[in-house]
Amino acid sequence: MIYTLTLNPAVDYIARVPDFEMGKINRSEEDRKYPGGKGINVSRVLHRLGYDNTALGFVGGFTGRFLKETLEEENIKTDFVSIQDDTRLNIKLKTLEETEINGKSPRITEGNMSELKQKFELLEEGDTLVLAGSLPKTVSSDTYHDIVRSLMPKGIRCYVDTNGGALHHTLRARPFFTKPNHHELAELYGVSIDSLSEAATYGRQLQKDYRVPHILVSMASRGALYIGEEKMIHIKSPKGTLVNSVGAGDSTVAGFLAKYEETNDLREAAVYAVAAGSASAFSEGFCTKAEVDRFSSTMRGEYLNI
Ligand SMILES: Nc1ncnc2c1ncn2[C@@H]1O[C@H](COP(=O)(O)OP(=O)(O)OP(=O)(O)O)[C@@H](O)[C@H]1O
Ligand SMILES: O=P(O)(O)OC[C@@]1(O)O[C@H](CO)[C@@H](O)[C@@H]1O
Repeated sequence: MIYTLTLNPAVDYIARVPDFEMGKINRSEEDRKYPGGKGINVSRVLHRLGYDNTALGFVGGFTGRFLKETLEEENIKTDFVSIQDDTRLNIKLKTLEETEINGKSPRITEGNMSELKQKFELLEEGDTLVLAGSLPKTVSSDTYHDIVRSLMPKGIRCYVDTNGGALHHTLRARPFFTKPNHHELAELYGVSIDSLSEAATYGRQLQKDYRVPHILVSMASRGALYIGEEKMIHIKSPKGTLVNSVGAGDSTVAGFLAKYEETNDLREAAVYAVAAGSASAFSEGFCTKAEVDRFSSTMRGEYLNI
């Protein structure tokens, strides 16, 4: 069984305001509301790719109700812990560029956290848990680390996608897979990464330092670099027009997981990951399975010297 964990989900409010002017009343040409947060997006994309899964995390208030009901309408299973505060609202403003305001996280109490921990008792050997997104302010930065450390020895594969201090702490618990984008990888080492060869250098360093078996460094329009214990593969993005990059990275994680579950083949999984990320980046919402299959059938992935 596959589970996703979003400790800090959101309702994403996406507003298209092409002629946006700071300090003026602007009216959106088009706006949409989606259930959001990285693990929630992974759940939605996995479902589209044909993988049944259960979304875990904290939800509260009117935004939390919207989030849960929308997932249930899409036939995605949920097992959330209810909290007192409203789930945050994240604003994604589409002008000539994309600007984001991610809302302040709600308060998570110790009681909420112990209720969540009880849910992990349901996970069994062979299950997968995707831990994705930021941590709410009121939880310890070791939270993901502690979850990963308690589950991996039970044969539960943990996939992690987070950033900053939480990423560093979580990697110390040696999850099965992680997907930093090249900015997050650069931040981890206090450097800047502008080229594929720099991404390869620091991706390999990350593997040496944390011994995480599967690392996928995503690089937006430049695709992604897979770094495993024995191989390094560059997968170029297919060509297309960027429509909405929100959730492209989450689609990448879902794509890798879906294909790896099906084939156990790392190259195929890495190719499918990039196909899913790009298909989502080229869509208003998320990718469809048909698009991901079509893109991946034309892509290969080039082995690099490790
Ligand atoms: N402009 C683009 N053109 C083609 N593919 C893209 C583009 N932007 C993103 N992608 C696809 O999405 C994947 C993930 O993108 P990115 O590296 O920006 O991750 P991310 O920063 O985690 O994404 P986000 O936070 O926007 O969800 C890339 O590996 C690529 O496949
Ligand atoms: O604030 P976080 O948890 O880092 O990121 C949250 C978020 O920006 O990530 C998703 C896209 O990846 C969005 O659905 C959501 O709004």
